Amino acid sequence: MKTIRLTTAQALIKFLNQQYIQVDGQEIPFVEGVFAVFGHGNVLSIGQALEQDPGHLKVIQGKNEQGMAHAAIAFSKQMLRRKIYAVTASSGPGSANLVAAAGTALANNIPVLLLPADTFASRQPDPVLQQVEQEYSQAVTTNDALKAVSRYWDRVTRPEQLMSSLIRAFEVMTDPGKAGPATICIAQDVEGEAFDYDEKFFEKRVHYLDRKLPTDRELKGAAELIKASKKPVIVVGGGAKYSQAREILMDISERYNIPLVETQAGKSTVESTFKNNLGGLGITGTLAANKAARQADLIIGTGTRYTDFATSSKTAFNFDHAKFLNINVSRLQAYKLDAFQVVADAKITLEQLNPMLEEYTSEFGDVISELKEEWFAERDRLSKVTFSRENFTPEIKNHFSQEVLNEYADALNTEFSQTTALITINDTIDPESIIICSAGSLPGDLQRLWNTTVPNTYHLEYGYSCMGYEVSGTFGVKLADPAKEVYSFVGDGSFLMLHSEFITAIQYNQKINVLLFDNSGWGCINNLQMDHGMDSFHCEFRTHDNKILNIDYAKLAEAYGAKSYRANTIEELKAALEDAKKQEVSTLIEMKVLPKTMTDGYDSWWNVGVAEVSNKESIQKAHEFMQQKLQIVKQY
Ligand SMILES: Cc1ncc(C[n+]2csc(CCOP(=O)(O)OP(=O)(O)O)c2C)c(N)n1
Ligand SMILES: O=C1C[C@@H](O)[C@H](O)[C@@H](O)C1=O
Ligand SMILES: [Mg+2]
Repeated sequence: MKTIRLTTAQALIKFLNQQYIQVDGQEIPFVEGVFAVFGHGNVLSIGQALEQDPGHLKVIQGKNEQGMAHAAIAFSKQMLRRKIYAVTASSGPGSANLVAAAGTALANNIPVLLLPADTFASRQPDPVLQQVEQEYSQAVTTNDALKAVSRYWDRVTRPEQLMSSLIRAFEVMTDPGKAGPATICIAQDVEGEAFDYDEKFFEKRVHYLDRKLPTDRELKGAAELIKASKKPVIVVGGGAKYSQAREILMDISERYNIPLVETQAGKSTVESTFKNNLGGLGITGTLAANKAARQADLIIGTGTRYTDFATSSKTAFNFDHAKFLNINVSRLQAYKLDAFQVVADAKITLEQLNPMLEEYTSEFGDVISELKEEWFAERDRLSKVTFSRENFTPEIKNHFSQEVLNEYADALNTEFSQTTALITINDTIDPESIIICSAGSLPGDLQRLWNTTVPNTYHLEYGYSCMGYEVSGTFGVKLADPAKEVYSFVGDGSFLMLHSEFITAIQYNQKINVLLFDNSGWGCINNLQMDHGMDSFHCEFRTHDNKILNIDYAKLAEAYGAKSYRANTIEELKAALEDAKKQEVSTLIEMKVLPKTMTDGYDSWWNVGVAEVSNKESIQKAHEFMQQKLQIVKQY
């Protein structure tokens, strides 16, 4: 056996350089680079290894562990899970900062390699700086918190353990059915210890993303179900996007007159302009998609997890007569809603089903185009919302009095409505641009109103809906597709929570555009509480003496070195967008928008749990309403 003497960290970096992925005959390196926040836990080991010989790996200095991991996740998601960044963090708080990001990767099935340092295997200097000490066990460290949010988790306490640990991690990350975060925690002393590694370990490894084929039984069963249905609907989920099923989805939809409805992850697999694409499904869905889903007697779920947002908490469909056909590479997902299961790749399954449907045509007739037309008229109305100081009725009704709305208009010096701003952006920016979002009221507005004309230009993290992903994620998307303009759609709440990687983007000259919708508060949560009978309680951003907070975000962005704009009218916004496009530096456009001017629900319901007893009649009523809804939901 030929061996090579390396530290554990050097072996890790050498191995990462040799991982390749092969999809549809195309072979590419799987690991693009490493995001790093260095501390005492990793600088002298992984830092040293990268300094000595990074190979082809790019090294990017992050500003916050969660932020840089979000960027890595967004990179992988935009690359359709075919390339990753690794993320190295120092121990203790550095590891803890990774937890929210690991959850984001897990909920969205996105591969990312997390490498937090662990406490000393020798225990000689214990307790080391940042080591939490548990009375019941010395074996527990902050890194154990990552177990709950990792698809694969391991602790390396000897240099030779690294070999089996890495092989397992890459097996998990490159399996479409279970892709997610792989976390390898390496003891701080072990990272720098040397071992005589078998040279074979470092030979080029190719991970094959072969498309999983459906069985004859599955195909026959699926074809029979479709042919027996009158009004089938295809739910386009994230799995359909990763499988690149665009053409076959359009072909099947057109040939058999089957409407497409989209989840947040699936949106832009097929562009909105496709005639049978009815847009978003569920709580944040369009009236068109929700109406079609309710009429459907067969739901064909392609690569969907059926989250509560997609199913309107299991009220979106007529469960009394609708059947389900689930096409998914994950058995866990395929089993949902008592479906007929096809555990296989979406694209290949649809391609093989296509000729088996022969002369089939759904009974939707002209309904699809009628629904679409009706929705376009609604979208058009939302593009022209004009505020007035008297008798103004916002989209979210009966929450704020005219007096309070006027107070916002005065304090923020704006009359801009969120829907109008958003549609203006959609109509102005280059259709090739990629938009990124994850939390707040914007995901709902985007899923309903954003028209895509180019595939894979809509990037929503709505599995975890983690505030802070918006800006960091946009940086990751820019790394994945540097030639495109990328736009972060972010609320003031999310921006305040985390925008650390805005600075990293500026630092590395990776131009991103931040579109900041400032309504001075957690608007969607304020809507949620007031919709369910509460008063406005600690969701508006007000000072100790009840004044509306007015933050100059444009000035802040300027201080970071970005070009910034203030745009509170359609004309100002168009001008800012045009100018931002010409810039080489990152930009931020601050829009002050009025609260309650985001879109409302369209024929959907969200089970959020309401207090069973309360001293407010309005909450008692909300509880009663929830109880009525629970009579008609599917129970599981
Ligand atoms: C990390 C994290 N913490 C808390 C939440 C819960 N949450 C969801 S949206 C939201 C407020 C978002 O406010 P903002 O970004 O201003 O958007 P708006 O609703 O006002 O459009 C909160 C607190 C979350 N999604 N993520
Ligand atoms: O609690 C939430 C409410 C949703 O409206 C929002 O989009 C999401 O970010 C969230 O966490
Ligand atoms: Mg807000």
